Amino acid sequence: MDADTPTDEVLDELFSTIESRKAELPEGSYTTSLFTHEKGENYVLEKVGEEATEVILAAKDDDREELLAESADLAYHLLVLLAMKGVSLDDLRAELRDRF
Ligand SMILES: N=c1c2ncn([C@@H]3O[C@H](COP(=O)(O)OP(=O)(O)OP(=O)(O)O)[C@@H](O)[C@H]3O)c2ncn1[C@@H]1O[C@H](COP(=O)(O)O)[C@@H](O)[C@H]1O
Repeated sequence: MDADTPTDEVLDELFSTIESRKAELPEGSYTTSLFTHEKGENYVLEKVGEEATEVILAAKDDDREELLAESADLAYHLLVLLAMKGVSLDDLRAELRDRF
C-alpha cells in the first residue's frame, strides 16, 4: 500500500497486506510480531481492548485528531484479529449488509 492508494481501496489493501503477513511472516513487520507473539492470540485481544479504550478517552476529550488516530489503530488491530480467526473483510461486509 502507498500514499497513492485511493481511499476507497485502503481497507482491502490493508487486509490483503495483513493476510500476506500472516502467510509469509516477514521479519521486521509489526503485523508479523502480532501473529507470532509469545502471548499468542491473547496479545491481539489485549491490543484491541487497549485501542478501544484509547478511542473512548479521545472521544471524551473531544480530541478529533486523537480520535481519528486511535480509531485507525483500533481498525488495524481489529482487522488483524479477524485475519487471525479466519474471518475475511468480505465476511464483515456481508454481516453489515445483512443488517440493512
Ligand atoms: N495500519 C497499521 C498500523 N496501525 C497501527 N500500527 C501499529 O500498532 C502499534 C500501536 O500500538 P501502541 O499505540 O500501543 O504502540 P506501541 O507501544 O508501539 O505498541 P506495542 O509495543 O504496545 O504493541 C504501533 O506500533 C503502530 O505502528 C500499525 N502497524 C501497521 N499498519 C499497517 O500494516 C501494514 C503492514 O505493516 P507491517 O506489518 O509493519 O509491515 C502496513 O500497511 C502498515 O501501514
